[in-house]
Amino acid sequence: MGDFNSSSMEDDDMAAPLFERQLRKNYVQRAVDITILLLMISLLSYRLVSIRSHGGDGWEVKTWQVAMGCEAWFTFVWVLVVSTKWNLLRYLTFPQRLLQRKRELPALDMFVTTADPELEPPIIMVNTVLSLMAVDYPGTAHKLAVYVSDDACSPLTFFALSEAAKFAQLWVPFCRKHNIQVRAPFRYFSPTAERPPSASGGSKSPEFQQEWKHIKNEYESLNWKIEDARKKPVSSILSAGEFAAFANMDRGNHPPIVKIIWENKETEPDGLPHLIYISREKRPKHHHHYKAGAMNALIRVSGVMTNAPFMLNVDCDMYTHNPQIVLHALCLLLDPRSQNDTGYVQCPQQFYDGLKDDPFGNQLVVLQEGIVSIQGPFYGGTGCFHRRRVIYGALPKNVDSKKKNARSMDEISLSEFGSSEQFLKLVTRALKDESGTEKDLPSSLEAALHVASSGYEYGTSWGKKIGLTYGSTTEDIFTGMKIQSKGWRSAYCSLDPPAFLGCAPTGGPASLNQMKRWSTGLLEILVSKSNPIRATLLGRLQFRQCLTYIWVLIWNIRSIPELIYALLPAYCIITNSHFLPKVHERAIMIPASVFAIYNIYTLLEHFRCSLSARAWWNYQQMARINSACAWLFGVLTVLLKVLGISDTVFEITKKEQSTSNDQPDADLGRFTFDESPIFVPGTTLLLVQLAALAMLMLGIQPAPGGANGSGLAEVACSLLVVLYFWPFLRGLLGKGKYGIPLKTIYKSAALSTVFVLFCRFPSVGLHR
Ligand SMILES: O=c1ccn([C@@H]2O[C@H](COP(=O)(O)OP(=O)(O)O[C@H]3O[C@H](CO)[C@@H](O)[C@H](O)[C@H]3O)[C@@H](O)[C@H]2O)c(=O)[nH]1
Ligand SMILES: [Mn+2]
Repeated sequence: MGDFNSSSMEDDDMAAPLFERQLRKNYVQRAVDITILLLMISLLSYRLVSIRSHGGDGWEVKTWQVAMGCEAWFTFVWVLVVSTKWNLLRYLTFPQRLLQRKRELPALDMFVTTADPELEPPIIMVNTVLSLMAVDYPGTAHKLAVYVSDDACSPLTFFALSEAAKFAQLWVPFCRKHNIQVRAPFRYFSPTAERPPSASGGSKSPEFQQEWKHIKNEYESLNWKIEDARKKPVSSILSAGEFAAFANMDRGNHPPIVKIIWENKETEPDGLPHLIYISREKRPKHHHHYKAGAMNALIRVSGVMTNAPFMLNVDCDMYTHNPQIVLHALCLLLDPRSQNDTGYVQCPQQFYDGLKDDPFGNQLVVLQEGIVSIQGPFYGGTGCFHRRRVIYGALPKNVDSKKKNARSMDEISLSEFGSSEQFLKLVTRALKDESGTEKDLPSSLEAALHVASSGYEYGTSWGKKIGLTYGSTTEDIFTGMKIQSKGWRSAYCSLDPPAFLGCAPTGGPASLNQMKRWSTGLLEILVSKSNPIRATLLGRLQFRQCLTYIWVLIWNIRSIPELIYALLPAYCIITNSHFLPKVHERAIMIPASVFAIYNIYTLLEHFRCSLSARAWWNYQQMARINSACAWLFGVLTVLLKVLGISDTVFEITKKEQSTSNDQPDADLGRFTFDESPIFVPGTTLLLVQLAALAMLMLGIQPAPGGANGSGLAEVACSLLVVLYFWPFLRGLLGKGKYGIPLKTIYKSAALSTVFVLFCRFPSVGLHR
């Protein structure tokens, strides 16, 4: 099998570079960021200086202090933001230059993870697989392999893949011949696409049209077969031989299954990539570590079967939208400058059929812009190319090995990889950056089953020093941080058309649950032994990269000051006190201008990413809703874990082929609710504001303590909170899934009554 190693490096050094880094000019942004920071510091100073004069009596001092505490936290977070966004970097890649070099392209193993055929319909996964099998890899497609990990051990998934492999025999040559751009058939044949779309070059020859129709029919029949198989008993969809492997299988308790669905036996350069199905062993007594565990099984199985030096991993819904992606990513990995520098290449997470103006604020366009520069982007779990030896724990060469502690953290012995001799041999090769195996696929099956067994990791360093790291539901960020703490950088590959497109959750429950899982996982990293602070002190994580990690890892802690800050205006109205300067005082200009500048600036940021003002507003709303609901629950979940009461779980997000057509258009982006307690904090917050505003209008506020009653500023803030939680206000009146369930409303009403009583009757609370 072909080898790729870095021997002819000298020729390369002379050649034109495969990529360029471009710093983007962002002086205006920096100036605005610093201005906001200075204003926030002045606000804190003002609070400190005026604490006595504004204090009135004891309790008012407390309000002032509480506000100051929250603002101090926001200022701290802002420092992290400024540092993160200080430099903005762009990468340009030149795949043509890569192809002009007369060297062979390296092998690549591509991983797809799926875990539930109900939440992740097999047809979506199949499309991802087909798009991967059809990527452009001129003359070298036999060095590609696609591995699918199925954590559900579902015969339906296996059946769907077997059928897809047959369809691929038509689909892949068709895409290559006509240079089709969209290589996931469900997108290519979608009702909104051009019909029949022209081949590139615009040819709509009768011959092409005929072929197009034929392939479309075949795809429809594939679709139908998979749909039909859903309704049938397992024994009728699989042949007797195949069925045996899946008969009476319990998804949480079964032996490993590895099946070669398609093998490119002739090693035809323009043949189809290998396609391999894996369902790793699961036993109740062994924790399976969710996606991280699945990935580690994939890494080992591919390690014995094909042992490619590079690996790509995608979620089952993330199809490749740009057939040139592998070439672009390899530019970033193969350039002589990156061999000992770039550990992985991450593509942005982008989504198909995004709803207009991003009503759930989860397309994350603006967020991803900023995190690229210092030591490189985070590993985002999908759309990421890894170097195998880096995942095996290798250090960049020439790394500063003076750090004593770092050295002990770095050392890995071969025995830590487990007990499979065949695998260990190949690990040694991979660590030397050599690739390939001596055996063909079928003869490596036995070893593959061995490394896919649930007990394999017992007593090894998998999940700790090797492979994806366990212990966080955001295993991706955790693993990327570990790689960077060895001194590796990462690179960002943002293409047009986008490299990968996936499915963003829609609706309130799915969006909030995803946010909750992310924020839980992030905080889990912070409280773990391998947190970024340690990685900076003992390892090689750069200081500013550490700040960037801390910024995201403490996301959900902000829910607490934010919640308190959002309660303050209501509290002040109810008690007729104040937490902001009076409107006639000059000092009001400080918070007012922070607010104005921040909002204008984020609005312009959205415009720069070609997003609408509406999208900006939706994002602001969702940021507040996420914070009050999802992040707050994230903090609680981690708290329960730290106290040893319950462990965190990875709840899978439901994937849809496209935004469903069964609801009327007007309701497409409308916020939805379910019975989950996650909606209680948001509803309570809203009810509290409404109660406060009602008391104001009815004129039943108490007399102010001193001359410092609540004023316009408090009322404006309270109204603002109501605007941010507008989707909840609609939810109070809405019906069905658009309405907040009565149970949630009762709970929230009870909580807000307690809050109002606490404010009004000081003896109940700490008041005076
Ligand atoms: O036990 C499990 C659970 C999940 N998955 C797979 O993990 C992927 C991501 O799950 P999803 O429900 O789509 O989560 P998202 O929040 O959309 O995923 C983002 O965030 C995750 C971390 O929280 C990362 O793992 C993902 O790569 C990243 O795309 C999917 O392919 C699943 O099939 C498994 O293989 N086994
Ligand atoms: Mn997903």
